[in-house]
Formats: sequence, C-alpha cells, structure tokens
Amino acid sequence: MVSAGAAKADTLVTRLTPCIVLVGMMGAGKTTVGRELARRLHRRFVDSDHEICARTGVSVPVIFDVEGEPGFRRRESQVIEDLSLEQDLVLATGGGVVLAEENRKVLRERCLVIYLDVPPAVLWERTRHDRNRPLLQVEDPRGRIESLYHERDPLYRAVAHVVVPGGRGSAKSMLRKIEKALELACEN
Ligand SMILES: Nc1ncnc2c1ncn2[C@@H]1O[C@H](COP(=O)(O)OP(=O)(O)OP(=O)(O)O)[C@@H](O)[C@H]1O
Ligand SMILES: O=C(O)C1=C[C@@H](O)[C@@H](O)[C@H](O)C1
Ligand SMILES: [Mg+2]
Repeated sequence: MVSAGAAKADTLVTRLTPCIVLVGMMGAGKTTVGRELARRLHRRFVDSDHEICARTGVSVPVIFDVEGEPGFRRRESQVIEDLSLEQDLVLATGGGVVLAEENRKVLRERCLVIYLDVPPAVLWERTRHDRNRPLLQVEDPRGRIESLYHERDPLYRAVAHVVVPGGRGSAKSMLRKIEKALELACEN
C-alpha cells in the first residue's frame, strides 16, 4: 500500500526527474533511507558503493588498500557517469562523491539531488563501530568526521536541488521529510 505522501511524490517526481540521488556524509542514511524511498516510489534502488563492489568483486576497504583513494574515486566517477542517466532509479551515493567536480556537474545537470544534512555528532554515533569506512580508520575518527563535514557541506549544498535537515530522528521520519521536500520541489 502506497501512502498518500508517497503517491503524490511518485506522480510528481516521475513527471519531472529521471534519477533521484541522495548525497551526504558517511552515516547520513543515504543507503538506509534510499532503499526505502525507492520501494515507496516503485523505483529501482542502486547504491554506488555496492555497485563498485559488484563490479570489482571486492569490498571498499580492499579497493582503498590496493588502489588508494584515487583508484576508488575513478571507479566511483565511472559508476556515476553510467547510472545518472538511468530512468526510474533512486541512487544512494558514497559520502565523497561530491569531491570531483565532474561528478557534481553530472549529478546537478542530470538528476534530482537531495542532500541529507546530518550533524557530525549524530554521524559519529552511527559510524563509530563500523570498520567498513577507510577514511575513519584514523587516530581521531570523531575529529575526522567533523572536519570532513565542514569541508564537504558547501559541496553537498552546491550540488543539491533539495536540502533535507536530519538529526536524531528515525529513518522513517527522514523519509517523510524527503517525500514532503519532493512534493514542494515539484510544486515550485
Ligand atoms: N535516521 C536514522 N536513524 C537512526 N539510524 C540510522 C538512520 N539512518 C541510518 N541509520 C543507521 O546509521 C548507519 C549508517 O547509515 P547508512 O549506511 O544508511 O549511511 P550512508 O549515508 O549510506 O553512509 P556511507 O556514505 O558510509 O555509505 C546504519 O547503521 C543505519 O542503520
Ligand atoms: O565519505 C567518503 O569519502 C566515503 C564514504 C563511503 O560511502 C565510501 O564511498 C567510502 O568509504 C568513502
Ligand atoms: Mg551508503
């Protein structure tokens, strides 16, 4: 059963947008919320980190180990180039997708981009026990999140058509905010 909010957003975004893209920091909930958003909008869901792993057959930390961050970023840009043109897709991106200007350009021009803006303290709570994020395997991961957030926040804002502020609310409440923002974006 599709809720009234999801049905309304579905009609409007289907008319206006090819690919709905979620951007934001590690732990913002792009994968968690994106999967549910896709289900509610009857769209296919792809996570760019998962797509890179499917193409290479190894995990994100292994790619960082073998090819370094530049190798991972090249693979990420290729996935963005390929998927951003697809119809009926919700695409959850990796936290660093906005670092490359070419990615920002492609996403901004081809897609409807939603920034999930979650404060560093909450990001830290969600990622502190996860070993799958190579950039956080440092002495002060909490400080790293803080500095990455401040470096990247302007880039997320530059690429986004819609900013959805998040906090300690549930994934469900984030989803409701996104659906509301999609309705508003499509009315204007
Ligand atoms: N709104 C939320 N409330 C509470 N926990 C959440 C929320 N959204 C996501 N989480 C949890 O936070 C963790 C990180 O979420 P998720 O993997 O979706 O983030 P991400 O934005 O995809 O991060 P990355 O850029 O590293 O892929 C997961 O354990 C998820 O269950
Ligand atoms: O924020 C980042 O730079 C990253 C986030 C993850 O989604 C992965 O793409 C990878 O761990 C790098
Ligand atoms: Mg993710």
